[in-house]
Amino acid sequence: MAMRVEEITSHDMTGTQLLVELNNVGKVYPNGTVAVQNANLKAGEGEFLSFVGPSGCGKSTIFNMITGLTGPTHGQMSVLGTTPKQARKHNETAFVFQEHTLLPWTNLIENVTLPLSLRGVSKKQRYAEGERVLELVGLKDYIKSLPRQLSGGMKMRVSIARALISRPKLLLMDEPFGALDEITRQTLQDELLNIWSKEKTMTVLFITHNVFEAVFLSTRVVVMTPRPGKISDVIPIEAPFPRGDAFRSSNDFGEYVGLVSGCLKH
Ligand SMILES: Nc1ncnc2c1ncn2[C@@H]1O[C@H](COP(=O)(O)OP(=O)(O)OP(=O)(O)O)[C@@H](O)[C@H]1O
Repeated sequence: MAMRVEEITSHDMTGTQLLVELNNVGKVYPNGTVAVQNANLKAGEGEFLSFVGPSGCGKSTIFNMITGLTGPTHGQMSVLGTTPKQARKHNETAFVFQEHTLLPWTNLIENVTLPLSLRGVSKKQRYAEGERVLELVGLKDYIKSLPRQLSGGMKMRVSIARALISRPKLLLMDEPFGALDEITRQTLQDELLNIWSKEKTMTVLFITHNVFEAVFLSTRVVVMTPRPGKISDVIPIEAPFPRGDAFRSSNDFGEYVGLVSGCLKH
């Protein structure tokens, strides 16, 4: 397999719906910190993009701009054909953090359907959707359980289920598996790819410090430089899906990990 690093601005999106576009995007915080500089990126429908880079290089800042939580100070951004804020208002983007942020006093079905309760959706419809997403993450038998009765990996699955409840077109995940042990982490990687393949058109943007994880999950890996963060390389991972342990132990996998690690160092 020929491995390559892509020209960042030239990714061919012909025939795919463009979901996220960053044109020379920059972010300078009010205290003068230049967090992101001249970031250019296009993400299409159904892609899985992982972002890797040293701590403080602006990965979370890029995600916060894509979700409209903070605005860019330079350049233009478009998310689902509109502004990031509008896309969030239409419930087309969803976010999963490393911390599970579940309500401790209420059960799983209430936790995952919270976004629908806030929108006034009927209980019957909420529960039908809640069961759908809990089944997707393999927790249908735990509907009435409380978060404290679950392991760390299970809590993360609940967070993913809650993010999926609104059927988002764009799912952003900021180091979701960083606090998990290696075996649980690999299981959740497998499950996430399963969910992503079922949802078909959902695009996932994923931050990780783990190069192995980035290569395993992604259609492309986005490499960032130390602060001020720039997108230095984009590496297509051209291994077929579904992926599993055979890919993890393949020569191609090792070569991709080497390629991404090399880009991180230069
Ligand atoms: N609200 C803020 N005000 C000022 N500076 C900020 C703010 N948020 C982040 N920064 C700074 O911007 C830079 C980029 O931060 P960001 O959290 O985006 O990086 P990151 O790549 O996600 O880091 P990590 O991998 O450690 O999570 C850092 O130097 C950080 O200290």
